[in-house]
Amino acid sequence: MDGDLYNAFPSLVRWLPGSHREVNANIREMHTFIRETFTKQRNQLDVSDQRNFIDVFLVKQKEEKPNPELYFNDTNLTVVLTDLYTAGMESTSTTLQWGLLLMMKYPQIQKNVQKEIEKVIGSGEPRLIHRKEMPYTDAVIHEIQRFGNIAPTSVPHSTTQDVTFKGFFIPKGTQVIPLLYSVLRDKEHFEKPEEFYPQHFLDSEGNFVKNEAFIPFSAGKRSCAGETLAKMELFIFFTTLLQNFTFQAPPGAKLDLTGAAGLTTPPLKHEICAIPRN
Ligand code: HEM
Repeated sequence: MDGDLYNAFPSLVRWLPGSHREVNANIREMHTFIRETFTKQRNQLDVSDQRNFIDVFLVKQKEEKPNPELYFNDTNLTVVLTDLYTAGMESTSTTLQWGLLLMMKYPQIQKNVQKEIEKVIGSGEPRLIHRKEMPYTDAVIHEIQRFGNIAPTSVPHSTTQDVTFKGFFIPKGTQVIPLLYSVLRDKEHFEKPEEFYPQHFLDSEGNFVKNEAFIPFSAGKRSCAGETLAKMELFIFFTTLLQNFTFQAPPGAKLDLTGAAGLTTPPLKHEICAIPRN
């Protein structure tokens, strides 16, 4: 693809902010950074001490010789790392931005989360094992993802064969854009779909309940490859932030919950006051 995201994914990036030229310049810059990073690692490669994904890939590349252009070539490494970087960084950080905005907007919910943190974690380091003892926080994080709706149109797919779905005939090769948004805001599954309402994921006794319409990571064989990692990151980052700070809007500031345009859907820009808790 050589840096031309528009040509590679025309439907995916048609609504990206910034001009065609700016977006491609950003992608080229990212590719340069990635190539510099793995070239440096290649020079230091120690097969018996593989430090990360890049090292494992480079070892496979060595093994693949004398046919180095088959799979484990530099172009594939660049593209895979670009995928992991964009899919993994932007999505999680955008979700956390929604989390902070929603905590500023609903200070009582923020207090409830902080109470649960105090009860279960105290001043220790938040760990994943705490999550099952923290149904309220878990429900709030799920609701941040549902309400934040950061990938409303997921990623375009296309049919590999003729399909009839709910009475509609979709010929082979048709591009399909799944609207996750329509499921995440489905009133059949969520009592107050347009509101931020953590009770969507709690029963009357405060236990966490799953909801089959919770699909921010999409569904099926090609759903998000990083779902487990993302859930882990969201829990650890969110609890650590709220353990250490209370988030407030500056006096007089209006908090707007409209989503902005982007590769994912971030909140609009807001100023945040992070008040240390101790
Ligand atoms: C809150 C965080 C995240 C959300 C909401 C999210 C959401 C999604 C969605 C909606 C898709 C498209 C699925 C489809 O094509 O049907 C996707 C794909 C993908 N995600 Fe995530 N993601 C998140 C975090 C991550 C992380 C942390 C990683 C890994 C570092 C990751 C790696 C991927 C990859 C590799 C794919 C492509 C999977 C494929 O095409 O088979 N994601 N993600």
